[in-house]
Amino acid sequence: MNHPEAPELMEFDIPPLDESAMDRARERQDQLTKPPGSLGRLEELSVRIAGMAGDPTPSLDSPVVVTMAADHGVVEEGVSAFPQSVTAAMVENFAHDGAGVNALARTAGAENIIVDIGVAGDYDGNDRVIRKPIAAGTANLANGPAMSREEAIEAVEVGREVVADHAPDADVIALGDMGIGNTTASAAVTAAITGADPADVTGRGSGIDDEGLDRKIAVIRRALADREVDPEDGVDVLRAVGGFELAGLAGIALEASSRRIPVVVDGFITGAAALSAWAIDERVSHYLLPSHRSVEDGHDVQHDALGLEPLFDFGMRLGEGTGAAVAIGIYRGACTALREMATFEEAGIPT
Ligand SMILES: O=C(O)c1ccc[n+]([C@@H]2O[C@H](COP(=O)([O-])O)[C@@H](O)[C@H]2O)c1
Ligand SMILES: Cc1cc2nc[nH]c2cc1C
Repeated sequence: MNHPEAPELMEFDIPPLDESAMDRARERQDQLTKPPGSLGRLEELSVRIAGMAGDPTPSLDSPVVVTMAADHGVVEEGVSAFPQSVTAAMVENFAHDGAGVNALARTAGAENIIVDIGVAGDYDGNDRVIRKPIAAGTANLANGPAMSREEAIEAVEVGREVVADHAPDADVIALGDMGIGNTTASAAVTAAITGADPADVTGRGSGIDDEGLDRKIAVIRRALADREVDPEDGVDVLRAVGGFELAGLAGIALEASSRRIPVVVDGFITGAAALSAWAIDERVSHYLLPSHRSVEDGHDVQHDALGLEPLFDFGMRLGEGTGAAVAIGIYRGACTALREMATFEEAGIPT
């Protein structure tokens, strides 16, 4: 669908994977001191990262985890097990390095950037929080669009700016989210883009009971029935049923891809952000790397649509970028093996 009157997003210039870097990486894998293929999936992952980076021996020495936080008007419908005030409280926790993502980003040797793109509550914060709020939470998507098209575009642009201003030298960016109510928006976005039935992509989020889950599915069904949503226009989907952090994270994925920076997807919310980015520019999918398989129903549907296969299934459902932070270590290992292992010739091992 065309939006002749509507404002448009600036285009992203996303290059294809570098085939020659991938060929050279593959050749090197076959010369390293191991039976061919014996590092399993790590080998192909290293080759893929070589293609993204345009470097036959990439290193992941400068990882960044971006955790974007925002609130959701739809919490009025009783779709979360926790109150909205937890979003602001967790931003305060992030700012003081006390959250799961802080611990796991630290473990991965990654910088952890915290962005407020629309938190409704108050927090003190400190220099750690980048404040770029679009508004104090989205509108309630049960009653009308979550945001205007202008706001959706502005939020994607915030993602672009965060990469340009705060992570231009990153060699991998992991996506993370925080926002009470955001699994409702993410399920609605996933259903809108993939065409899946809302019941198949809606889960318990941070822990809602059976009654709440039924309410959540009904809210999403009604929102998608009431609203005209163009599934091929990611900005339109974000406007109708999205969230500010979803839009901002989509902008990060698109901008990182334009700069040949691999993007690690975390759980269900960043999966919805990745799907939105894909519906804005499908070339982003070349630069997406999976992490874990979230407990949340619908993560598989997102992975299938994006052609991703999760690396591990640890029963995680925290969000924040925690699974993606764990995955950084695996991706770094894949690259370090490719880069630093001796070849048969160097080691003098007969073949
Ligand atoms: O990453 C996931 O797959 C995931 C699954 C369930 C819940 N979460 C986190 O829990 C919050 C949203 O849950 P809810 O129930 O309020 O929609 C939000 O802050 C997410 O980061 C995250
Ligand atoms: C405590 C808490 C921490 C979180 N981190 C991400 N989502 C969250 C939801 C809750 C409720």
